[in-house]
Amino acid sequence: MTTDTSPEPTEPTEPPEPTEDTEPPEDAAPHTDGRDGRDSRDGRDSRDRDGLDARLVVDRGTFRLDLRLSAAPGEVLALLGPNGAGKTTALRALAGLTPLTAGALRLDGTALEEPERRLRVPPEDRPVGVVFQDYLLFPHLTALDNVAFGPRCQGVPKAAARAQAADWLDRMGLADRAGAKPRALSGGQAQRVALARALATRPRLLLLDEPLAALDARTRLEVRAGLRRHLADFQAVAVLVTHDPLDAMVLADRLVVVEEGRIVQEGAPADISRRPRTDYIASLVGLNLYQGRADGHTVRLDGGATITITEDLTGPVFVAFPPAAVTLHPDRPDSSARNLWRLEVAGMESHGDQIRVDLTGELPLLADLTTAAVAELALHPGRTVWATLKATQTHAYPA
Ligand SMILES: Nc1ncnc2c1ncn2[C@@H]1O[C@H](COP(=O)(O)OP(=O)(O)OP(=O)(O)O)[C@@H](O)[C@H]1O
Repeated sequence: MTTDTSPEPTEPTEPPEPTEDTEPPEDAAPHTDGRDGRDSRDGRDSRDRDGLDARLVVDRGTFRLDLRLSAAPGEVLALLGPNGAGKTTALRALAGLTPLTAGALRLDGTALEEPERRLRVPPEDRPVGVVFQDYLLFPHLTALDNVAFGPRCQGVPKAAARAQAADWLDRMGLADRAGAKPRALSGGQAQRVALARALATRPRLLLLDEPLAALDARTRLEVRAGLRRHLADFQAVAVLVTHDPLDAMVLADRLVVVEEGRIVQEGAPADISRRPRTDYIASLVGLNLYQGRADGHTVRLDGGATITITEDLTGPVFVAFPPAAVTLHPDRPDSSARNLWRLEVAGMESHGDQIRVDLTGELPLLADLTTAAVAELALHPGRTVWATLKATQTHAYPA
């Protein structure tokens, strides 16, 4: 997701430009929570279910986002996708920072936006909390006042807002940092203050934009675990946007994979990693993925290669297998393996403590080898090798 979270000029602004005396107006409108606020009279329909129910259509030049998103209260969705897929646009549309071109956005049965009816609740009146990638804390306010800002904007008197903020900081394990200004906070602490600030408004929809991207690897591990706990306690819908499959798998109940503005796959993390349906997802979860036609235990790919599988299937299928399941041989092996292909090394790169070898030929594939195996095989780009794969290492499923 891009770091540009600034709204277009025509749109209402998210946290106001910090100034020395940033302070919400005393007469700030009370927040409507979508159940008993003024929105509920014109938007609520008893047939509607709680949670998020949206079709987000946004045109930006030649790009069109068109996603259907729904989630029950307590559910955490992760929007995952390559650069330019439309994740930021979707998050901004949910926050009300980018208007919908068409579709509808409903939260707990209340319509927040419906272009066809010219209905659009401004962002500041939506029960939505946002944690931005770079947190956007007010630099001149203490952690406590940053968190108290939201309740103050909702009309909570100063002392009560500060008491609520202190309570949130306490829950985040930051009671002793309440008086610190953002520049004195570590990355992990700033992330927790930003989360507390979003939660302090008691949102019915929590949006998190690459919540861990600004952190170094070690802090990330710690903060990821903390965030997971807070999201598990959160009773409303949370939507996070990330590039990082690990963040998505750890934090979300359901992944929504977006490519070119559309959902290409959604489901529980385990299902998606077991049954990827696009090359992007397969590479994300580290699998070789092919599409072909099955006839019993044989799958014939479009390019002519065949793969032997253990499942008994008929018709269009996907076949996936991990790079670590591939064995390479310098010469044609005297092997009983049905899956045997003559391939050429196209490239190699480190992958954790293994070397990932990119092979082209009859069945282009990735193979993970130890450094010792790469040395023993004297692998180098252009080298011809034979690859074997046991049928039991493949996983085939209907396309
Ligand atoms: N203000 C804009 N005007 C026109 N097109 C835009 C604008 N902002 C984004 N786009 C286009 O919309 C598409 C989706 O962009 P978006 O930032 O939502 O993707 P993303 O999935 O968040 O990508 P990344 O992970 O790189 O941030 C891209 O093709 C982008 O070029």
